[in-house]
Amino acid sequence: MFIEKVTMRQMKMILKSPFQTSFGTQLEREFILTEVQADGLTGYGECVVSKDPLYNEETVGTAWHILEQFLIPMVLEQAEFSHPDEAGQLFSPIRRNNMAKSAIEGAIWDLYAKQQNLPLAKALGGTKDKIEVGISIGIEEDINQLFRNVENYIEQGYRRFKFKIKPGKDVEIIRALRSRFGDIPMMADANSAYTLNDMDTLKELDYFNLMMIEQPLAHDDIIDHAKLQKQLKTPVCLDESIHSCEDARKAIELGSTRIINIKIGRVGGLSEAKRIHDLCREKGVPVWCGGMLESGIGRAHNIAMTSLPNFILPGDTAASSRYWYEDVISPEVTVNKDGTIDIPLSPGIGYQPKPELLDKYTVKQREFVRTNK
Ligand SMILES: O=C(O)CCC(=O)C1=CC=C[C@@H](O)[C@@H]1C(=O)O
Ligand SMILES: [Mg+2]
Repeated sequence: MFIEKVTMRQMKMILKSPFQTSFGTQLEREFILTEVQADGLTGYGECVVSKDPLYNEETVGTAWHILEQFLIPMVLEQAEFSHPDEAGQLFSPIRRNNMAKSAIEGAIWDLYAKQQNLPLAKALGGTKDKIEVGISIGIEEDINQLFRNVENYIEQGYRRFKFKIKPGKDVEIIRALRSRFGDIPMMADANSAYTLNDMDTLKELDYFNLMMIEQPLAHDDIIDHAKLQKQLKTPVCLDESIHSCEDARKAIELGSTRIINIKIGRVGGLSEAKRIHDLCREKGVPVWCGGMLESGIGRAHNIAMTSLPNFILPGDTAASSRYWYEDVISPEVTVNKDGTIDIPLSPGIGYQPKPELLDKYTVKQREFVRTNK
């Protein structure tokens, strides 16, 4: 396929409620949506950056620059793509900037699946017709508000409950949740808020039968996580430390992790995410799909990826209504009462972007067309 046109939109959407993690509180999402066109079809992608470089080094500003100055020109100068894997190969000389890369690569995957008349899940090699989902619950100052949130999500059928923790809001919170809700499937995400000096606290968490402790130590570490994992029975799950299949291979070899949270944007796109999935399957390491408070476009890509067989743990792909008063897709993503999401059967991402809402939440946009035929 010759990509004929690329459109980039900087988006701004207000969250229904603040989302607090160990590194800050988000009240709104600023991110980028992409569209790639060829042969009368359009593929859609999402760049899951934030306004601030707190989760990783990328921001809306850096991604817009990398897309505008490098990635989109490369795609429009590129001869024919025969498979979306070639996008990652084309971008490989560009260092890092994975979220920017994944925004275009994901749109090319969607376009390719539409050209093959396949659901994106099937084009990726997915084997499921529905996926089990969990929910990520931000830090709440008021424990009773946290309890009300959990009751609400249990009622909605979610299969797993992820709680953000940070020093001072960890053991007592998890203890209170366990005594209130019993043995519901629970995990904690620290977003790198601890060091090996916090070993006593982390060992206390070991007594609550958590499914995993996600990214307890530094965002760029796999050495200290290996030392920590030797001290804990609770599996360590890595998120921020894993940017590629090579990172995953090294972390597994070192014993730094027993579970990996795969985020398409963090690893540079669906092709690399699939390689990490396949490696983990070969090594007996379960994976799940993390979230970045995506709009429905990114949510749709997460759903498709989670259809791959080694996504055996519920991920963070909640319903559109978890974060949005109105999502930019039709239908919105909904979760069945049994905590599952049905994999769409229509070609591509399986959800139709809503042009009037795309325009409503667009802060700025730019179009790029191929000049060399
Ligand atoms: O998208 C979701 O619902 C999950 C959001 C979530 O838990 C996270 C998003 C971005 C950074 C972190 O705060 C956290 C994570 O690390 O998984
Ligand atoms: Mg995380």
